[in-house]
Amino acid sequence: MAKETRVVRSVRSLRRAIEPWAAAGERIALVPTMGALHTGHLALVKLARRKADRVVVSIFVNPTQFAPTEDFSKYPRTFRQDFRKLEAAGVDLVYAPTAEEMYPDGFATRIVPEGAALAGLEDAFRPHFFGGVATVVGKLLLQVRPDIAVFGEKDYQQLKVVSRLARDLDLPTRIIGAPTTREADGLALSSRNVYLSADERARAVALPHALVKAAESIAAGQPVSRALAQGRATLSRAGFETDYFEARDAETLAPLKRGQRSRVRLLAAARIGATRLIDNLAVPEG
Ligand SMILES: Nc1ncnc2c1ncn2[C@@H]1O[C@H](COP(=O)(O)OP(=O)(O)OP(=O)(O)O)[C@@H](O)[C@H]1O
Ligand SMILES: CC(C)(CO)[C@@H](O)C(=O)[O-]
Ligand code: BAL
Repeated sequence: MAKETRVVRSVRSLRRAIEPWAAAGERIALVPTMGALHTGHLALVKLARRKADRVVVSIFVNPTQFAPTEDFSKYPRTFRQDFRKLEAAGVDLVYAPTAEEMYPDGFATRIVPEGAALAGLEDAFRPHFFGGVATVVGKLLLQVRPDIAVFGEKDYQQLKVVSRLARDLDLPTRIIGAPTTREADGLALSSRNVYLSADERARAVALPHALVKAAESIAAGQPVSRALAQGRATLSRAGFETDYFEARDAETLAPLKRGQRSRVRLLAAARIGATRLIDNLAVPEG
């Protein structure tokens, strides 16, 4: 018989559901999400299932990582469909806390990440973002106390910030990165892709194309600055406003050292119409 997928909405019922698993020595995986689930999220779930006995998926559109000008209120909320997908994927528990459960009256403590969080990139354009992410992910990891937690490489800087957070706060959870799932034409799956009009969706493919082209040029020995300038020009021709299109050290996210050709990661964020997309790619090494 297929096992049941349960939904809990409070820390108390979460703990009650998880305790027997932990007591039986079962390995628990957490996949944090904001819902509006797509195949990219389900790939994270699949990876979690391979590595653990029990999989918990959290769904929480976290208000503290959105600036007042951003899309918190219009962010897609599709709980019914999400639940069905997670049930079909064999998830044990869906943790969908309310905002009051996560941030009760009097809530007054935040985790303030440094390191990768201060590397510019997303932080330069969304200065509120990593503080909100670190605080909510810290809470989720302490609430679920999973053995592993899976995050997507699509949000590469976020993956670095979360890995550092778990190490710095001595959390017993191993953070695992999962490769980016893409559409057939290369566009990274993202919940925000639903905002794109048909015309914008057709032009959005310029983002992965510009990254692939720049990565190939750098691997072939072209100066990094020229490859990046060509990438930005490609985006501009497709009608994107580029926030950043940069090459960084893949581990630390520090700017590249002079002549650095190994451990290079390209990271980009660009706006097409009202939609902001991010993506990144490793530069292949010879
Ligand atoms: N295409 C993808 N491939 C791999 N992981 C992904 C992909 N899209 C999202 N994820 C990961 O899923 C987790 C939850 O992300 P989230 O719910 O914000 O979805 P999203 O599609 O990134 O949404 P958004 O459009 O808000 O950025 C994060 O760890 C994120 O990196
Ligand atoms: C990690 C996360 C679930 C925290 O709200 C969110 O930033 C996301 O979905 O990537
Ligand atoms: N996928 C990261 C969450 C956000 O952009 O708000």
